[in-house]
Amino acid sequence: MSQPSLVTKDLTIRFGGHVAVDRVSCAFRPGELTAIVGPNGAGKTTYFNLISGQLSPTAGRVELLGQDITRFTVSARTHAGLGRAFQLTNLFPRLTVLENVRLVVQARARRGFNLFTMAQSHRDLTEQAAQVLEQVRLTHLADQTVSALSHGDQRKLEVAALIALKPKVFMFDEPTAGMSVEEAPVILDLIAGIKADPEATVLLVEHKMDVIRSLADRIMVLHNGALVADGAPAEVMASDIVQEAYLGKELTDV
Ligand SMILES: Nc1ncnc2c1ncn2[C@@H]1O[C@H](COP(=O)(O)OP(=O)(O)OP(=O)(O)O)[C@@H](O)[C@H]1O
Repeated sequence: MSQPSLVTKDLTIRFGGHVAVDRVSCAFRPGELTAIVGPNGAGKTTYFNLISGQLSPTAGRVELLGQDITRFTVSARTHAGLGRAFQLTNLFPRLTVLENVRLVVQARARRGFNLFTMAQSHRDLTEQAAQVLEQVRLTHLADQTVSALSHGDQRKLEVAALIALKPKVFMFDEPTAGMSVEEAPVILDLIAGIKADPEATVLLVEHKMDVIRSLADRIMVLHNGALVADGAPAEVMASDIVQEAYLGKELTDV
């Protein structure tokens, strides 16, 4: 079995007297897509926020590629190889689709504006950004400003930005939320494409059962902030604790 790329150890956060994430220890490996499920309020998004750095834990730690990143800022975590798709917040609405992706490629390449190489670099970066747009089938919208895109295309662009970032660990929080029946499969195909890379570790918070069935190699279940089940999808979904936690209601069959 490969070395874990991401590890949480006894990760805990309290808000006042409420323990939102309760000593969650888990290891995530390359080539594996883990769906994180649980009833509303179980702590899934809070667990994600602790991993990506939006929140600091009360106790416990987060390790990325063997390095303790518990006290890293969000951007230091991104630089270290953690990529989280956000709902629209990391796109520049007045820039074009291509410009948005090029900015990510540029940030990754960390290229300065050396006068001698600028023209060449610019061409390289644009070329790389165009390749990513082709991958997510957004080439025809390359020159559109982001604010003019449909909701579904903006979500696709977020995935494009994440692919351009080339992280080791990809995090998706309900990636098809608010998307139409026609749009959702495109995003799921893109995630399936990312998952096909044996070096990519993918974490997915998801409620929709069909999405979990089609993508997850493994399911971890949070309930009242604690990890109550973790394993192969069939085994986890059949377990008593999951049946009880959900009362058959929360995972939506669509
Ligand atoms: N900043 C905060 N301050 C106080 N309580 C919070 C804060 N963030 C989350 N919580 C609480 O922590 C618990 C876990 O919330 P969280 O949003 O992580 O659940 P979730 O599993 O993602 O739920 P959902 O499926 O509804 O998105 C909830 O009881 C929530 O009210």
